[in-house]
Amino acid sequence: MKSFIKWFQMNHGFVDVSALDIANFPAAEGGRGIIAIREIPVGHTLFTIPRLLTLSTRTSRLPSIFGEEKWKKMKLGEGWVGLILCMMWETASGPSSKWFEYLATLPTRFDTPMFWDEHDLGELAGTSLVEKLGRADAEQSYREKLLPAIESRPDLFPHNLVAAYYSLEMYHIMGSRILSRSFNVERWDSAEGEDEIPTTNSGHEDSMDVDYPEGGEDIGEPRHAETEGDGEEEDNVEEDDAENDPSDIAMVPMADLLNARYGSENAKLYYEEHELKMVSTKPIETGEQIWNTYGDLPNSELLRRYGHVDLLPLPQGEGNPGDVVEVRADIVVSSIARKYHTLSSEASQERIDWWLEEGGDDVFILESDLELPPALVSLIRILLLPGEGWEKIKAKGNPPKPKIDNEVLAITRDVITARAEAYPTSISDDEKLLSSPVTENRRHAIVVRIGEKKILRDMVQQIGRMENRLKQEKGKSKRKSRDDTNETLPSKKSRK
Ligand SMILES: C[S@@+](CC[C@H](N)C(=O)[O-])C[C@H]1O[C@@H](n2cnc3c(N)ncnc32)[C@H](O)[C@@H]1O
Repeated sequence: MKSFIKWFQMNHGFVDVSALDIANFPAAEGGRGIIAIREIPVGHTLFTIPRLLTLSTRTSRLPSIFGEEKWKKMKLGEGWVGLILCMMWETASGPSSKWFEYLATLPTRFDTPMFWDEHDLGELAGTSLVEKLGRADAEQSYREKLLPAIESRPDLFPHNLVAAYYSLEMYHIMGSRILSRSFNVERWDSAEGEDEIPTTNSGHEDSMDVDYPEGGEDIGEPRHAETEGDGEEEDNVEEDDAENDPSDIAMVPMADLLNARYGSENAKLYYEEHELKMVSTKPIETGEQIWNTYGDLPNSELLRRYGHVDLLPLPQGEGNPGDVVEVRADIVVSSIARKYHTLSSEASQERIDWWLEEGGDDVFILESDLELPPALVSLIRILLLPGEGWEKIKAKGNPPKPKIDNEVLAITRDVITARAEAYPTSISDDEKLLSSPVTENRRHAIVVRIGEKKILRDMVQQIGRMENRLKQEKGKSKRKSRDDTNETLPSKKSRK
């Protein structure tokens, strides 16, 4: 890493070498990361990166050499494919690339499920992770956008370099580097930014957060901009353009050396006109790791994007408090159909179509706070409405209020039970597996699915508690109305 630091400093990057160093932590703490070598107060600038040293389609020379018009025409300005091509070209350029020393520090091997074999992927059955890998979309982007671009300019991408630098495997590697390390670096907007420039800790909150958009080429949310931009979310790209400009996705040398852990963030990236600043947001002790966390994600997302999971001590064992379970609306529809047989499939389809047109969700997120998502309750109520009630709701154009009653709770329990059946193993099976020697991929998959199943289990218990509460409230209001009636009797008597 010495030549990297030298390169960084020579290119006008600043790093406070009196306060921090690059160090190797245990794998569970992220492996290579940055350590405090003395006490660091809040608001201390740890390092700054000139904007010109970030690597993006804005800073690489490739788009202008290729021709901006042609770049657009060949759809290289959509999703992550353009940045992937820039990274490939810069790598193939060797020492003549401005980022040669930086590129040499980037990983070539990933533990993310994108690289798992079928057997390991099978361990994720039941989780929503598999559908989000977007491998097929990524490969389509490679074939339909990247390869034609390369073939159109053999002067820039010589045939003899294709196998080494422009292969599908390299495409996935570059995509995964973007997914796990990129940041969203918007153009400088002086009006918005001036006040926020940090001597302390104000500033853009969304530092380091990018993402392989669901499945790929989306532009999502970098700290790690979700990318592999391989195309998965291409369909949304136009819609998202106003907010998510692919040229904002940038590799940020030095900042991407910071590891992440749930609830541990002690440094944040702030954006200034000419540079980005990593600033401490908490006092940091000597020997402590400097963390820049990606928004306390659930383990499924940590695994998909970064290849690791977070386990913290919780009241009932270990887990990630940010875990979630996704429940698709079709489970709600089929659970109701199984229970009541009242709506024909056309009638229920009509209601679903209306719900979606009104902007309703087709996936509901259950979290560890065990709240019933109001949208889930509304959808259940829509599907339970008698014909007349449905016509009224349609005419009003508003979904019903998310009022929870016994019927809603009973259906929610069915929905959760049906959702839990998607996992081939039980929590106790998984706990047994975890106490035996398993491969790292398998361990990660088990941790993800156990976390999700515990939310479902706890949710069923929560429904039981809610049912009891409703019963008690009903009992109370019955007693109250009896008491009220009794109270009125004497007056009646007195009238006599
Ligand atoms: C932004 S990079 C951080 C630097 C990285 N460790 C390196 O050596 O270049 C993010 C990657 O670091 C690893 N990582 C970060 N936080 C971690 C954690 N809490 N546990 C395990 N791995 C972690 C993951 O491989 C992730 O994809």
